[in-house]
Amino acid sequence: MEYRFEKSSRTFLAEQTTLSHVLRTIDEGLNRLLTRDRQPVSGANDIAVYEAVARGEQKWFEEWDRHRSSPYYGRLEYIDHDENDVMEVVYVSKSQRSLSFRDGKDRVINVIPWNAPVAKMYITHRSVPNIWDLKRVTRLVIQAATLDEVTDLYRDANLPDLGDLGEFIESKMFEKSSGGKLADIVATLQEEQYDLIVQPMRQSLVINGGPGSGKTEIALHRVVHLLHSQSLTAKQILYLGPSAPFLRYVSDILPSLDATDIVLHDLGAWVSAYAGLPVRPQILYQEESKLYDLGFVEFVDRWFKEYLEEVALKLGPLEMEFNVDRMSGKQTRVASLLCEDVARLLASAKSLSHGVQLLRERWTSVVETVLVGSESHEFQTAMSQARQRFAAWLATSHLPRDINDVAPLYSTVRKQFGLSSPFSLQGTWGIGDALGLLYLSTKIFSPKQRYALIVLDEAQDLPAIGFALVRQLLTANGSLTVVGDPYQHLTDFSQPLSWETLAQQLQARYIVLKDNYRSRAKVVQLANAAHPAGIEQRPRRPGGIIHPPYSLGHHAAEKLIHEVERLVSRYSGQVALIFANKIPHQLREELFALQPEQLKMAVEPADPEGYQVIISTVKYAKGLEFDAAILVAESATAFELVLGGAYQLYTAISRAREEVMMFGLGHMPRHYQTLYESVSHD
Ligand SMILES: Nc1ncnc2c1ncn2[C@@H]1O[C@H](COP(=O)(O)OP(=O)(O)OP(=O)(O)O)[C@@H](O)[C@H]1O
Repeated sequence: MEYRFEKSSRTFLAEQTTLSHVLRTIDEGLNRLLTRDRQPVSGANDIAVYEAVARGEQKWFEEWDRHRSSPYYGRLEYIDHDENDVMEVVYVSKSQRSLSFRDGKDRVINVIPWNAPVAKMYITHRSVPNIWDLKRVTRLVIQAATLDEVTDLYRDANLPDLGDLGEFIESKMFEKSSGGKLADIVATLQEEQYDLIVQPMRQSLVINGGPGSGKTEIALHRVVHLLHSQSLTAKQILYLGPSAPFLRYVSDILPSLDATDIVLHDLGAWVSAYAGLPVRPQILYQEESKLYDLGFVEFVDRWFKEYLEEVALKLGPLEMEFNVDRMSGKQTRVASLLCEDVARLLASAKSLSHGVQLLRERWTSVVETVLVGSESHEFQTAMSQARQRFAAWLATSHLPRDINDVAPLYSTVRKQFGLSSPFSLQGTWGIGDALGLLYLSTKIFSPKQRYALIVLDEAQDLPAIGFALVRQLLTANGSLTVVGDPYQHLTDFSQPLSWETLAQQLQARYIVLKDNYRSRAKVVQLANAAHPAGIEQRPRRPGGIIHPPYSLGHHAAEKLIHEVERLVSRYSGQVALIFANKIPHQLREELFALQPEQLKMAVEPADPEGYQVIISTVKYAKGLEFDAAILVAESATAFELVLGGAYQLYTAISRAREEVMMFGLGHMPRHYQTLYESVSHD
């Protein structure tokens, strides 16, 4: 139980005063950075201001100004054994910068970032033995720079009763006012989530979690934490998500937590831009599923090793004679790179182009040794001849110069692996093949850019070759955070990648998350029943509504619009109509013909925000959430136990926070019916 103070209580009034002190501190900080005539500083027009700007104060207070409407959300009271057992008070903020202010009694009080070690007590409600003895945890809701709520979440049993006005209330931690965009959750982070977010940079993570377990939230908060704690720049971070609408959906979180410059990439568009090729995200040929296996990566690695041996063989040894003038007279000396040297250097390199660089360096040093004692002008001429000779030798092997030259090599690898389907259709490559091509390219030419932190969100649809590529793109001490749910993969091959094996390959810690913070208990039960491997999630929100399935006949559009209107008026967030693979054209036309004027409805919009109703396929809805989901099986096989239908059904049900319905167009959805019956008999 939580204890909420009344607005007339002493505690509430005291916190109001504190807030005014904090706001004044921010305002004074900003004002100090204005010139005497209250203009923003420009150059050295005011020496005191100029110095403050130089110390970084301007940026500091400007960032605080962005948090002015809600400068903190929590308060901790604890005894600090590290500081002579004094009673400390700190306020916890979403800002990444701390702030000191003086309260009414002239005590210095700090506002600290949410990811500072002390702030963890706000989540755990536990003391840290021998260091911090926790006494009290308070939630403060501040909106538009006005205090709205003060609630004690924890009080040490030995604290005297405050005797202040207020009431005990039920905790409603995971409730939301409305849908539309994913928001930061720092104020309600759970310990398990927090611990993953603040893992040290060197610790790569593979997080396997069911729908609604907070994977995207963890991934984004980890970006913020590492960006600031490791002083990374936005350019050192690569975040890949499943689609452009998904990225829009999550895009508010980073700026709200002071990570403003980070660009989130949608995997398909990123691969397409990187490879310089149009790319299709879906699998067209059954065979392409082989690209998803770790076996393909191993095959490419073996193939590449043999390719390097072939290159070495083709190059052969390099020899050159030099006539060197010595005091003792002219001498003929031979510089040589032996076959074994060539093979060894190429095999030890990070890429073929790195190998060539090693060969060049070795050749230069061999020639320099041979030329020791020669006169300067003779040395220069000989070195230039040696360089030309090296270039001519290299040219005999016709090494690839750019990605276009890699494509025929990739085609050979693919054929040798046993794939005969075309890798491109009218110039558009399958994503598995585009990733394969890029992987091979990074083995031939080292990547142009490497990243210190790579985050893969909704990574279940990334082929194994994609993971291999991403590893190539990491800097030497780089870190990887992979999040996803192997059972939400939407490709129709039968077995998802083993994420445990994947974690071993990536030398990452493997974590399984079991809680669901999105959907109410009934919806979670239905999703558990639909889980293709029978894995059970723990619901964290009680209640929920699920309906039996219906078969829709002639008036399908009318019935659907009727349900949409009912759900829109019931919930404040969004409602989705989710089809398995295809939205039938005629039904779509009919839905829009019947669309009530005030209802904002769209089919797979680029930005889902701003619509009350989203009509989409499962693929589009991946990663998004809605208050209610109306599933529509467009054909007798849609959402059934064929061609990945079980995965689609599980993913679609899990989009709903509150309520789920299911309709079959002209048929009864059998699989859903079985699941519904199994859950409603429980
Ligand atoms: N600690 C938390 N406090 C409040 N809300 C939370 C918390 N953790 C997660 N949520 C909410 O639960 C929902 C699901 O979170 P998120 O989208 O990160 O899950 P996910 O594991 O990525 O789901 P999916 O696999 O379906 O994409 C979101 O609304 C998120 O804000």
